[in-house]
Amino acid sequence: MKKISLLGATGSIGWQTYDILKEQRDAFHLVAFSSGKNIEKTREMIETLKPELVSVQLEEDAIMLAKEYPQVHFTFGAKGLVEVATHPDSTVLVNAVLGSVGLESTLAAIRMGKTIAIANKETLVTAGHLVMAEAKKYNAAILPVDSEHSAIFQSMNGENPKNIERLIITASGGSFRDKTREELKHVTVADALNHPNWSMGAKITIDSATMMNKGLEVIEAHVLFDMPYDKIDVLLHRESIIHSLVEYHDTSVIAQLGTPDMRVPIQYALSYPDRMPLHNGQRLNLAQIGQLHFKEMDFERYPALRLAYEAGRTGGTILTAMNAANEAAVAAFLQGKITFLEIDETIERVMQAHNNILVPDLQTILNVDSETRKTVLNMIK
Ligand SMILES: NC(=O)C1=CN([C@@H]2O[C@H](COP(=O)(O)OP(=O)(O)OC[C@H]3O[C@@H](n4cnc5c(N)ncnc54)[C@H](OP(=O)(O)O)[C@@H]3O)[C@@H](O)[C@H]2O)C=CC1
Ligand SMILES: CC(=O)[C@@H](O)[C@H](O)COP(=O)(O)O
Ligand SMILES: [Mn+2]
Repeated sequence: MKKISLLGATGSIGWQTYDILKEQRDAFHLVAFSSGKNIEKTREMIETLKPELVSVQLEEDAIMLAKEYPQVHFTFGAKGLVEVATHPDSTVLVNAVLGSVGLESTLAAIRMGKTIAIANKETLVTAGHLVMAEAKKYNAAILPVDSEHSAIFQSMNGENPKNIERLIITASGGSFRDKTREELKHVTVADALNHPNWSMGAKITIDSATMMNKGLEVIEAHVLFDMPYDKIDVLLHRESIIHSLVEYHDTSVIAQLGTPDMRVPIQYALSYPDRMPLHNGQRLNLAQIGQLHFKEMDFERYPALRLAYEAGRTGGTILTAMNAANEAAVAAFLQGKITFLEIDETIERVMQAHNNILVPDLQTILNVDSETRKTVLNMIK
C-alpha cells in the first residue's frame, strides 16, 4: 500500500488522481491533500477517502471545515501546502497544484526523500536546477506526470541515455491552431478555452493556445532528462495520439501512444515501475483513426515558444521572470484585462527588461517571482 500526499486535489489533474485513488483502494491510500477554494470538492474527497490532513487556501474555510469534520486536521495557506507535502506517513507526493506556488512544498518533500510525481511544470521551470540538485542529494525520485514527459520517460525505459540523439515533444497546436496571427486579434476567452483534444484547467489551456505550454515543456524536458536544448524539438501533431518520441543514435525512434487521457500518466507515476489496468480506459484503435498528421513548428506563428527556448538557453532568473510574467499575463487575460496577443507581448517586454542572475538561490527566485508579478500588474494598469 503506497501512502500518498496530493497538492491541488480539486483541479483537473488532482480530480483525475482522485478518480484513480478511489478505484485502486488496495494499492493507494490518500493521507493528506490540499485544495484551493473549491469546498464542495474538498468535502467530497474527505468523505470518500478519509485523509488525516487537509489544507485549504483560506483560514476561514479551514475553521469552517474543522467544525464539520472533527476527525480531520485542517491547515491553510502556503504553510498548509508544505504540511501536506511533508506529511510523515506519505512516501509519494503528487504535485498537481497550479503555478510556482508549488515550489517550496516540493523542495520540502524532496528533503524528506519522498518520491515526487510532478505535474506542476512551473516549479521545474522556475527552479529546475534547485529541484534536481536537492533530489539528487536526498535520493528522491522525480517522476513525470505531464503526458509528453511521461511518454519520453516510458520511451527511455531500459535505454542508456547517452545513446539518445534527440527528444521530440508533440504539440496539438491548441485552440487556435487553424488561425493566422492576424486572426488572433479579437479572439475571446471562451474561444481560447476550447482545447481540441484535452479537457484541462484554464491556465494550461491558454498556455496551449499561445504555445507557452510547449515552451514550458521544453524547459521541463531539459530539467528532467538533462538534455541540451539543441536536442529537444517540438513537432505539431494535431491528434495528440503520439504523446512524444525519443530518437536514438542508430536512427530508431521509440514513442508512447494512447488516447488522450491524463489518468494514464498519473497512474503510471503512482504505480511505477509496475502498471495497472485503467478503470474505464479507452483503448487506442489506430485503424479507426486512419491518419495521423505532423507538421514542422512555426516559431513566428508561436513567439512564446521562441521566448521559452531563449530563456532556457540563457538560464538563471530569466526563467523565473518568464514563468511569472506568463502566469500573471494569463490570469489577466482570463479576467478580461488584456487581449490574447498581449500575453506574448507582456512576456517579451518582461524578458527584455530583466537583469539576469545566472545561478539563483531559492530566495532570489522567490523575489524575482513576486517582483515580476508586480511589474506585470503595473504594465496592465
Ligand atoms: N490539466 C492537465 O491535463 C495538465 C496539467 N498539467 C499541469 O498540472 C498543474 C495543474 O494543472 P490543472 O490541474 O490543469 O490546474 P487547475 O487550475 O485545474 O487546478 C489547480 C489546483 O491548484 C489549486 N490552487 C490554485 N491556486 C492555488 C493556491 N494559490 N494555493 C493553493 N492551491 C491552489 C486549485 O484549487 P481550487 O480549484 O480548489 O481553487 C486546484 O486544486 C499545472 O502546473 C499544469 O501545467 C500538466 C499536464 C496536463
Ligand atoms: C495533457 C498534457 O500533457 C498537456 O500539457 C497537453 O500536452 C496540452 O496540449 P498541447 O499543449 O499539445 O496543446
Ligand atoms: Mn503536456
